[in-house]
Amino acid sequence: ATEATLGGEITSENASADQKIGPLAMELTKDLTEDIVREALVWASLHGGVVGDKTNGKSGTSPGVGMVHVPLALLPTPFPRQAFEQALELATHYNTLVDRVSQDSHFLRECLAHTRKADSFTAKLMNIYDQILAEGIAQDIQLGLHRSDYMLDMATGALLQVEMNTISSSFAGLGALTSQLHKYLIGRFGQDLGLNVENVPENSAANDFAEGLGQAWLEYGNPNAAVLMIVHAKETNMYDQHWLSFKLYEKYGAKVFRRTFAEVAAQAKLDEKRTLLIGEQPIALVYFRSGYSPDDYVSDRDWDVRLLMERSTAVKSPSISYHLVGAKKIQQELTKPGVLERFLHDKDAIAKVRESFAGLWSLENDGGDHILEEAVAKPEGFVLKPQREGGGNNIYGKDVATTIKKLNQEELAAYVLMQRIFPTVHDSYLVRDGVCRTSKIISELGIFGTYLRNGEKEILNKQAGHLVRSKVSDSDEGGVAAGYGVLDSPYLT
Ligand SMILES: Nc1ncnc2c1ncn2[C@@H]1O[C@H](COP(=O)(O)OP(=O)(O)O)[C@@H](O)[C@H]1O
Ligand SMILES: N[C@H](CCC(=O)N[C@@H](CS)C(=O)NCCC(=O)O)C(=O)O
Ligand SMILES: [Mg+2]
Repeated sequence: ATEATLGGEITSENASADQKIGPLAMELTKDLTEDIVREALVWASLHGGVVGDKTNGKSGTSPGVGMVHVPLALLPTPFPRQAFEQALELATHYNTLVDRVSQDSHFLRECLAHTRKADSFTAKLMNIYDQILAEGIAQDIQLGLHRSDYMLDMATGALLQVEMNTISSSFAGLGALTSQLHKYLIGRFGQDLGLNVENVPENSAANDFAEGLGQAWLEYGNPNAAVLMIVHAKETNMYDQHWLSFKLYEKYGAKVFRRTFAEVAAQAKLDEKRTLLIGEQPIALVYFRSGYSPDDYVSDRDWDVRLLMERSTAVKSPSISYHLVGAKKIQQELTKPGVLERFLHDKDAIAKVRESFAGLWSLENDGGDHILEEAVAKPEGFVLKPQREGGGNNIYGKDVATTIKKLNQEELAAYVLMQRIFPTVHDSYLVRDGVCRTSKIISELGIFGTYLRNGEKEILNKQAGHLVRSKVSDSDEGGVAAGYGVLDSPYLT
């Protein structure tokens, strides 16, 4: 985003008495804005609303060194109550859908057959999947810690799913904190702002993700076993992860070991019962906060250790099958007529899930719907997506047309074409590195879901809190970590 779109800094010159903070349409003076920003930053610092400060070389490795407050929207962003409740209601249906699809190897192989030929990352994941199925999975406890992301399409008012994350779903920790922060600010400045605290919904995401981890650890049944969190060597978002580890220990007494793929490769082995051992420490549960991007696998050694962990009796969150279900190709295949009916049986649930689908198309054998021609003619109405997670990978605008024209038939199998969603633009104040700027933003609502099943026994299937990420409205790709997005919360209207 250019400086211009981030709006000017609030200074004595440019702020005027009738400065409107658009989103909640109330009057804000410069003095009041400064008071709110100060309280926000103090509260965030006192309550662990922090991320690594990239200007400090040690921030990604040493806890307690080089922290800065989490990039924030100063106040919550308006969101229609009906759409919010619709998103909440979808959570258990999407949890069930992921679990059912994960058990249908025929469907997964059929959908990813061409993609694995065109995309080496998908191919490597599928190779692990094939080996695990051939050998017989060692652990039938499945833990899903998902986040289903939505945007509200301004033109139609439709709540449309952007994607389903089944691996490394971030910000359960910091998202819950942002709701608490906004409630604090409205409680303190409510009168001046003309806002009500109860319009900012309670947010249980951190507690609910800790519950999912804790229940899976209990279900594994060995109190001496630990939880292994797979992390990046340098991690800007480590405190979001630590929130979960701390709550897990506080509520269940389970200890978390943080290791990179390289460290696991050096320290891990399986005993004769395929128990995963880190040194002599048995592991009950592997929780991935890395491994979702090809960049996370520096060499085949990392792929070997992914397979080793997958073969073990430790619960994996996600298992390789849950990981595959989160592929954008699967998201696109699920929108085909009659496919949902293979996995969900409740007519109402099917209708509600189908209603949340944005337009999604395969690029292969143009199914006669001439969608490729339309995408080349009107590229700004589409997003072209490779099979990648972690942000920064999508193709927008004219590049959609040029890419479609450049790729051959097989290469096109590595992408999906998606309807571009245009949410309402709101005015907001974004606070980053202590500086508050007015900005025009669009927001994305994430609903967390926790799902735990042991064989035939379904133990947890919950809507597990929420997250709002807002970004400057003219930036294609958001991403808090990427430096465009901020953490926000919904103000139900
Ligand atoms: N259909 C879409 N319409 C508008 N923006 C989109 C759409 N799909 C993705 N985006 C934007 O791109 C970002 C990343 O896309 P996403 O599918 O979530 O990929 P990733 O798995 O890398 O997060 C989203 O957070 C959103 O800001
Ligand atoms: N640093 C890693 C980041 C892990 C990660 O990128 N997760 C994806 C889903 S795969 C995601 O949830 N993206 C939304 C966060 C954003 O907007 O920046 C972590 O926190 O463990
Ligand atoms: Mg995403």
